[in-house]
Amino acid sequence: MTELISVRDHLDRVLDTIRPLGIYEQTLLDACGLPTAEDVVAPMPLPAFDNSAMDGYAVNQLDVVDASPDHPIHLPVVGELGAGQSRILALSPGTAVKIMTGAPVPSGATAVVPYEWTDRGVAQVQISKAPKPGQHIRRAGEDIEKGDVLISAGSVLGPRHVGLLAAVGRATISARPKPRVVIMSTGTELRDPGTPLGHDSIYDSNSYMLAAAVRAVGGIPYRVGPVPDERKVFTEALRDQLVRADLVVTSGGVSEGDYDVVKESLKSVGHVWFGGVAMQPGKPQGFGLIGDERTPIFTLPGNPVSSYVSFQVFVLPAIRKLMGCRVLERPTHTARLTHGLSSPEGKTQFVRASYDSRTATPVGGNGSHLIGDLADSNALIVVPPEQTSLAPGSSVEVMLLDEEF
Ligand SMILES: Nc1nc2c(c(=O)[nH]1)N[C@H]1C(S)=C(S)[C@@H](COP(=O)(O)OP(=O)(O)OC[C@H]3O[C@@H](n4cnc5c(N)ncnc54)[C@H](O)[C@@H]3O)O[C@H]1N2
Ligand code: MOO
Repeated sequence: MTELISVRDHLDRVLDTIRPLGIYEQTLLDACGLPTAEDVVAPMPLPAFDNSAMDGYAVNQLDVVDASPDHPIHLPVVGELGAGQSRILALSPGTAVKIMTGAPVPSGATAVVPYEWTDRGVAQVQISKAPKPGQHIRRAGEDIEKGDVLISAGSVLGPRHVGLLAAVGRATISARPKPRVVIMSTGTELRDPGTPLGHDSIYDSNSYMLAAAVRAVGGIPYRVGPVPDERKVFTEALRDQLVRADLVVTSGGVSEGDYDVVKESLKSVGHVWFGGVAMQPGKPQGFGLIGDERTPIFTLPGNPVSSYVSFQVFVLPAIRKLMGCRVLERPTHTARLTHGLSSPEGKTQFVRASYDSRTATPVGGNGSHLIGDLADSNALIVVPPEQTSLAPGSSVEVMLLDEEF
């Protein structure tokens, strides 16, 4: 029997081989969800200028310091400023200027009196409450100062970062593109959902599941319909797909079966390692580089749970490396096991589980075909190779499958 390679060694080999994609300028919306490839420095302060936080009157605060309901103060209104208007640059003492939220505060104005504290007068305003010095003025640079580092290279851009970048006038940002991942299921028994099923065929669930998983981690999936176990058809389909692939993921055809064409076919296309990884599920694996562009390819086992677990353990870190993420592997968290479990010696076992409030409950059996149980799980308990049994209440490490990181 050939020796199994450890999960760590296989993953290290994968990550040593994968190179991040090239960097280019992208529009903010295209870059959302991607790590930035630059430190973003504020080119301007925010707010850019002192402006009003309220609709009301800009005043010199000293002119109205004694205002009260019993002793209101009256000031002439000498003008009006809406947002986007700066035609009044200075306020003379003893006067007021009507000002709207966001409008630039004229020099000499040291507070804004909201409409609610006034009679809303047009030519003259009656003020019955005194603002504190500076009240309702949003100061230039109080949020962001010019030169502040807004986002450091490697941080993943989310909607709030996109908002900040737009606020300081950035239209584009340098980032690596979303990796394009071609997903190919192999198996003569496979049919596309929505088409009739023979008594000996099954629906292709892997390509949909893997494509959805690619999308969930920020890649662009290109799902190829099921490819039969015929060497020529598989090789041609793969060649056709290579033009649009930063990464290829196949499922099926990598174990010992008489019709396992993936292994056989890839020998002529590039350099792909095939072998066993000491894990369950997901033992039969393949990884290498194919075609003129030396495109990385994963050949995942066909059993649906094996395929999915292999994606989480190997493909996801590879996609994140292509994207230029800082953290590549899905983090694990410590949880308390609600039920005991046993595990094969010498293999890392990934046990489907339901995780809630730091407790993990194994879900269903070990069979790699049990996709119903997989769908009921939101975590994988990672049992190391040397651990063969775990008692209820044990502390375990779990990957949370829907966690963003
Ligand atoms: N003699 C041996 N047989 C098997 C071994 C072994 O070591 N020696 N390993 C087993 C393990 S472990 C796994 S995992 C599977 C992997 O097999 P393949 O990658 O060659 O996959 P297939 O044989 O093509 O399919 C396995 C199973 O999964 C179903 N399948 C395949 N593709 C899909 C899909 N896209 N959607 C849904 N289901 C799919 C397929 O119908 C089979 O039932 O090999 C074991 N055998
Ligand atoms: O390794 Mo297979 O992936 O157990 O079912």
